[in-house]
Amino acid sequence: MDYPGNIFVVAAPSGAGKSSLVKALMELDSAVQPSVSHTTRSPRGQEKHGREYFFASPTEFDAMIAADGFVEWAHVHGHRYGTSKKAVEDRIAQGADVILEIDFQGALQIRKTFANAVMIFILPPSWEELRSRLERRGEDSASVIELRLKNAAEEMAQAGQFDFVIINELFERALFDLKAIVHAQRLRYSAQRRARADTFAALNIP
Ligand SMILES: Nc1ncnc2c1ncn2[C@@H]1O[C@H](COP(=O)(O)OP(=O)(O)OP(=O)(O)O)[C@@H](O)[C@H]1O
Ligand SMILES: Nc1nc2c(ncn2[C@@H]2O[C@H](COP(=O)(O)O)[C@@H](O)[C@H]2O)c(=O)[nH]1
Repeated sequence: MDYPGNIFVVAAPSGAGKSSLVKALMELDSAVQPSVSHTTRSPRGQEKHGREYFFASPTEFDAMIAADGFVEWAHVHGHRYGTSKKAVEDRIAQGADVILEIDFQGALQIRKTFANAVMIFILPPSWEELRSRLERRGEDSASVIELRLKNAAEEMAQAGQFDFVIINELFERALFDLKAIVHAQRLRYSAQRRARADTFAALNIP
């Protein structure tokens, strides 16, 4: 199905900086809307229900799966996370650009459903820096940080399946790259629409 809005999928190992980059992008570009995921993990720090996540019990999450309410979902770092089908489809149907911050398993599910989704993978500049960002963020226990670093190796091995890879070393540079990808997709999309309109006009199709 061809929708008027774009889907941008941003995946990365935990701590690489995807939430920071996506937040900064949205501050600069109000046409990009976030997708708020559901998760069975508990809120941390200042997180608010409906802002960072919809925090769901395992039973509520099961009910959403049973109702076919997710466009993708996955087990990540010992919890479940998923993207609401309705929230994404309604918005792209209305012409909005939606950005999803999800793990690689979910990203690959999105690509199966939305072949035109733009897939972006964020890498940290080094293992040492990834560890130190998780530690500096100060929101996870030492054991959670170890689990996330352990999972990062498998996650980073998937980067080749994505359309774009951004190395988030200098934040402003990585943000520039992300903005450029979003801009390029919009240009490509409007060129495709123009070409289709020209073909329809040439063939006299209303
Ligand atoms: N380029 C950068 N240089 C230094 N620190 C950074 C950079 N980008 C992000 N950070 C910091 O690294 C930490 C992790 O970033 P962030 O929370 O955005 O990661 P994430 O990939 O969204 O992680 P998660 O998947 O666990 O939500 C934050 O404290 C953030 O401020
Ligand atoms: N497949 C999905 N993965 C998701 C979704 N939302 C977040 N995530 C991934 O979870 C990790 C951990 O997030 P945290 O908030 O606990 O640090 C994150 O790195 C994402 O990759 C989702 O809807 N689907």
